[in-house]
Amino acid sequence: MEDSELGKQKCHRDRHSGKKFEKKKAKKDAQNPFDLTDKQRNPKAFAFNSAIRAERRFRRKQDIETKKQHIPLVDRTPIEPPPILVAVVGPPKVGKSTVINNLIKLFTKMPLTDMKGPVTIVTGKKRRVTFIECNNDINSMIDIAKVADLVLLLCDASFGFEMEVFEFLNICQVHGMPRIMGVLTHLDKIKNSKTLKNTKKVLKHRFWTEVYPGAKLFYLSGIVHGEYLRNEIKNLGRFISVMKFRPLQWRSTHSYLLADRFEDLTNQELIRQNPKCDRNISLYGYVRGVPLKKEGSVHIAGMGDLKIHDITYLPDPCPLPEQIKKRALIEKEKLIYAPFSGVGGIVYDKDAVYVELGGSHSHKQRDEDDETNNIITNMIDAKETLDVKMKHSEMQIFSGGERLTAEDFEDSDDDDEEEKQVMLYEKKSGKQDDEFQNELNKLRQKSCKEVEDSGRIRRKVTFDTSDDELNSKFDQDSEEEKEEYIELKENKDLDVYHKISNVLKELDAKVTHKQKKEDSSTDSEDEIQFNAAQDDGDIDLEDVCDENDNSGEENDEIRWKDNLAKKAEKTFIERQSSNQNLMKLVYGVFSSKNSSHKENIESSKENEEEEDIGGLFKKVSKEQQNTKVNKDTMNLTESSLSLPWKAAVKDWLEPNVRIFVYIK
Ligand SMILES: Nc1nc2c(ncn2[C@@H]2O[C@H](COP(=O)(O)OP(=O)(O)OP(=O)(O)O)[C@@H](O)[C@H]2O)c(=O)[nH]1
Repeated sequence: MEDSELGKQKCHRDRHSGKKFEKKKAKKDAQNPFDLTDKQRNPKAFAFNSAIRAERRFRRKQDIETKKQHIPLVDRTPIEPPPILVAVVGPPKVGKSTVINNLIKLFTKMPLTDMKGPVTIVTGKKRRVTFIECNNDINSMIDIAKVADLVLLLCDASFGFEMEVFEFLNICQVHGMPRIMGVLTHLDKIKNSKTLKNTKKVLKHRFWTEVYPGAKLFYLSGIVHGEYLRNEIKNLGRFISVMKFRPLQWRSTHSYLLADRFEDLTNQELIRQNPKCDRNISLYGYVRGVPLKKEGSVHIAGMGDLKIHDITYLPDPCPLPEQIKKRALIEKEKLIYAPFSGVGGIVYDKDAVYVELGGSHSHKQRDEDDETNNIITNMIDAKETLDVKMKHSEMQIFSGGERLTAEDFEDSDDDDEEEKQVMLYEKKSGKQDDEFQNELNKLRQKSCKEVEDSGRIRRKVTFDTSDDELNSKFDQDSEEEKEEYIELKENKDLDVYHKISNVLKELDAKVTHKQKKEDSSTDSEDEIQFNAAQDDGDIDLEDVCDENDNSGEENDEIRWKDNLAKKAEKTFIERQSSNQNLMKLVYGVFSSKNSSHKENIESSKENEEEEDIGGLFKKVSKEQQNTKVNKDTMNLTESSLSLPWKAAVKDWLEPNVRIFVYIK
């Protein structure tokens, strides 16, 4: 009782004025060191130490910021934007329908059993998404590339990238690149965890090379009861529902729409008379880009340019929820609109249109006088279709005359002729395209490998990835991963070894042939030495080769690796010695023995005759040299009283010497 009374008491209200309030405020304002952040408490620790590094950091920050900046674009998207177009592209049987179905089930909690055409769903308070599966022909790819905002590029990881993926990417480059996300499926087919890891890595790098580095790639690791793992699909769905899109220039300046439903308005009588008559059709869809003008003509893919007769605004078949402040969508708001698949009011079939009446309760509320209800009742009551009725109806022009049925008018030659004409035209155009097709096939053969898989020819794309490229890929990977890669590549080593040994053999054959020739022409000791050095090398190489030849192929890999270091050392020394010989060949000296011999010859020649230098100048003769020495001694005696060593004592009485003591 007391508690309840206490509970009813008004809670204490904080003061907003007065002495006490002032006091409290002052206390609050005084900085409490424990309330401060680290940076506030110790600002020096966060100040930069190096001005250069700070400048670099600032530059880098600015660079990143400017990279993000784009030319400003006018955002023309209306307040309630049209659904985002998500195209699911990939080779056949890769899992496109499964992915779309799973995503639809994630957002709407309602699986779509028979999916046809585009499916629009509300994924959030401000976002609707239209999913469309792309067929595996070039025309569909071109059409889809024109309108898709986001592309889910599916790839069977157990097989690798197929040609369809790259064809689509090339088409996108022409039409304006939409956002692209890769999805790897069939990962459960790869049983070995190492191979799985490696495959993921290789495919990721290839995807980054083709799209852009860092492009998002999802892994759908397995399928359980026809559905991918819930968590993985949830992640994918979340990415799609929050992704931002940059408007493409062409699209933001033109209006375009993806028809999610169409109706043939042509008079049925005209079609009956001429099945190939001009038709009036109405197309339904969300207009994207700028507003569509009635006066202009539109281009329908595969049809050509056509005039617009009329444009009308219809209520949104899949509206966004009303703006109420709440976090998530309620079940009622998770709408789905897929007219071709039979969801969302109207169902289309080949020969009929079904109208959804809103469940069993709708019949009770029916108003008898309502015109639309009358039509529906008549339609429900009708036992036969119009065609069947027409078939069975008979017509009699004169009483008692023959009764005419619809079958009597059915056969007409005109249709056959038209069909023939079409056939001829098709044949002609086929011939014209033959050459082009051949060229295309040749090109395709170069870059892709055709593999037959479960009755279907799959075009697997092969890449000429060089070792450098692959190595660079693993630059940032751990050593362990590198080892894995090396393990994979080890098998290649044997081939390389065989190639090298073959080349060496050929070289040996050439060298020995040359040697024989030289042997016959000259018998000099030096050349014999040179050949001997080469022969030694030959023997060793042959030994290696013989070893290889004699042993079985299985043991090759192990044997050739034996004593690798020794062999390398030996070959290095041989190479060095042969190099020396070559150098000596250039300078004309092959060994110390030979060099001394040559020196002797030279000295003897010097004694015998004057040496020619360069053909133009001659060395000074001995006589001249002697006179020069004499002159020098003379000079010395003149310049000083001291006599040079070796010089003879002069006899002052001699007439020659007397000249020097002559006084004027
Ligand atoms: N094991 C395994 N099977 C998968 C995976 N993804 C799809 N499948 C199976 O592959 C088959 C083909 O899947 P679909 O979704 O019809 O493929 P699709 O690309 O729509 O095929 P098309 O419309 O013919 O081009 C189905 O039986 C799926 O169950 C996967 O990741 N692992």
